[in-house]
Amino acid sequence: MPVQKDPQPPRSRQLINLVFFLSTAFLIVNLLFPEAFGSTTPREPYSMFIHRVQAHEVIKASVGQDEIRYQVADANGEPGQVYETTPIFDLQLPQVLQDNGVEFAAVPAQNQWFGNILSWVIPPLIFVAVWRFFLARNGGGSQGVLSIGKSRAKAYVQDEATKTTFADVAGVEEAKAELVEIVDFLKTPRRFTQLGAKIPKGVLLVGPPGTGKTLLAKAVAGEAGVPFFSISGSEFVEMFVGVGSSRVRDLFEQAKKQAPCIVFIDELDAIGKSRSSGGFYGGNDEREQTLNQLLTEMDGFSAGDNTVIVLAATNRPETLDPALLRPGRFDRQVLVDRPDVKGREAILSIHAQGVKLDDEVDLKAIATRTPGFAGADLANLVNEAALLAARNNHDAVKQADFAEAIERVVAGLEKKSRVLNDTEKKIVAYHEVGHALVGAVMPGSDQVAKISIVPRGMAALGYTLQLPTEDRFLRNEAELKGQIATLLGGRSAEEIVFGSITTGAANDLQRATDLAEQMVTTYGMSKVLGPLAYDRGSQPAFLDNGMMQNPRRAVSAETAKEIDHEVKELVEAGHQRALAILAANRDLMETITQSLLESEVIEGESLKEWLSQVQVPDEQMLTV
Ligand SMILES: Nc1ncnc2c1ncn2[C@@H]1O[C@H](COP(=O)(O)OP(=O)(O)OP(=O)(O)O)[C@@H](O)[C@H]1O
Ligand SMILES: [Zn+2]
Repeated sequence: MPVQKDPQPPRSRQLINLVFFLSTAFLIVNLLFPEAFGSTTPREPYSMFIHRVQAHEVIKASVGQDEIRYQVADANGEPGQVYETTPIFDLQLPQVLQDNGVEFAAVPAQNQWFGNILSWVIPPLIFVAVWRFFLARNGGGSQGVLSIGKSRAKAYVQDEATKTTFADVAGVEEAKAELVEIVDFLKTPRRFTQLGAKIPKGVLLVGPPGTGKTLLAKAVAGEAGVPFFSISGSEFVEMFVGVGSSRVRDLFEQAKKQAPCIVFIDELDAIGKSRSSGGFYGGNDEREQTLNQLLTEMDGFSAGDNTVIVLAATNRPETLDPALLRPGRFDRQVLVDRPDVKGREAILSIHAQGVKLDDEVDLKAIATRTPGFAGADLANLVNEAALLAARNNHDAVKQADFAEAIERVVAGLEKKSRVLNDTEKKIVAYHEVGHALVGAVMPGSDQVAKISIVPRGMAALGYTLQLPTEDRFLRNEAELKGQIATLLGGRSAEEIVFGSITTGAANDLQRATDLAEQMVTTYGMSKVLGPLAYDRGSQPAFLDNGMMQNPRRAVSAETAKEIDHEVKELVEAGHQRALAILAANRDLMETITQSLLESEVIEGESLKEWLSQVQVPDEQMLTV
């Protein structure tokens, strides 16, 4: 962690000054004009006051226009408690007071008036002060309390930034490889601009929490030797209107002055949520303004000698406003995934550098036992182990300390995401290999690029990099059928290997069924039902413009039955194809699964090589 240096005047001291000044002023005013703040004198009803007067309890009274203060005698007849009451228009009052021996005087109106003014002016002043205080805490006010909305983006001084390099990040080799290019852009922009190439402005780092997105961004700045500004999207969420956008403006102003540099926006989804998902109440205006400002800034700066590259992190790319992903904005996405077993070992050894390890410690064995751990979990693990070693009075961290630490961290993680046991891991491995084998030969399945059994907490992460390409919009019937078979490949593998099936295939089945239903009711691909569009009992949908969607052809009970039958046929046919392909490649499935269980991830050339060996039992299967 680079020590961050705040180049701005110490904001906290100004705040303390402000608070001190205000409380002193408050005290003085309160002493001089107690009534300014609605004093703490107990109040009584007017009737009680008159009652006390008549009972000769009241010694003195000061009668004002809006208030009567009076002192009553205590048990010994000495002057005691003071009370207040609100007067009633009563011309007899002086007479009554006099008759009952009360010493009384009228309060000069001016004094009252001044007090009133103060009691009107002071509270709003205090309110404003408190408001500013919170603003400043939210990160405003870098140059004195009046500059609301200054960015809290921290500038990392150059030589401190360089402390973080790619060597500090492990297990995310592909992400690093893509970011090396960004480092080149920052170091020698000329080389690219001379040739007319446009330097990317925004890169989106997508991945689960704790996988090192922030660390990677810092490493890019460090490798390029440029300043690093960072800000978190969540800071904008509960802000006063207008502050978020002015903060974004200010951030980019600062960044441009220090260009070339990196601006890092963590939790981009907090500001970049899709504007259409705002809900009935129009969502969050402030967030929208902030998002618009961000878009404006990104469109505004031209990539040239003063390159500002914006890196942003999110673990929910699917929620982002599409405007953010357009060319010239975050048009590059880099996946920062949970590390595989080799990556985990590398991360462990980075973090183990800081602790004293016993010679017996086997980091590889620890890596094997920690599937699903993200970089941050592994860093945490090393620290836990060191703490346990200290508690157990070991002079170095032992393997047993790690074993105990793993249990603790896993217990914590299990609450957050799934960690698979060995049996589950085996089932998942066969299941995934099943998808891959069927997908490898089916028309219309996307090329299988990676099989992974590294558990993921977030179900949707897999589709992050699949930005739709033109050719995916149109599929023919054979391709759709191929997709259904591929979706069923996982479940079919489980059937063949274990003879039973698990709940893990539920999502696959849902998708396969949906696809089959669409083929029948929407695409008119069923011979029985013909090229008609059917609508099965769904509620009439309202379009964005408030118009009701054209109702589809209503479906009779009989037709509904036919549709069900057709859908079932399609899915079952896919199921049989998947079973046939897997049965014909039983040995290959075994080999790949064993290798997958060992390495957790198979991709690239070795995957291609394996999948090219898949046998098709009957060529006709591919064209039906
Ligand atoms: N790939 C990695 N290599 C080495 N250390 C890592 C890695 N990933 C995470 N760490 C450790 O975990 C810490 C937290 O990671 P970091 O904040 O970069 O994760 P993140 O992906 O930005 O998480 P979040 O999405 O929660 O912001 C890092 O400071 C580092 O110590
Ligand atoms: Zn599946």
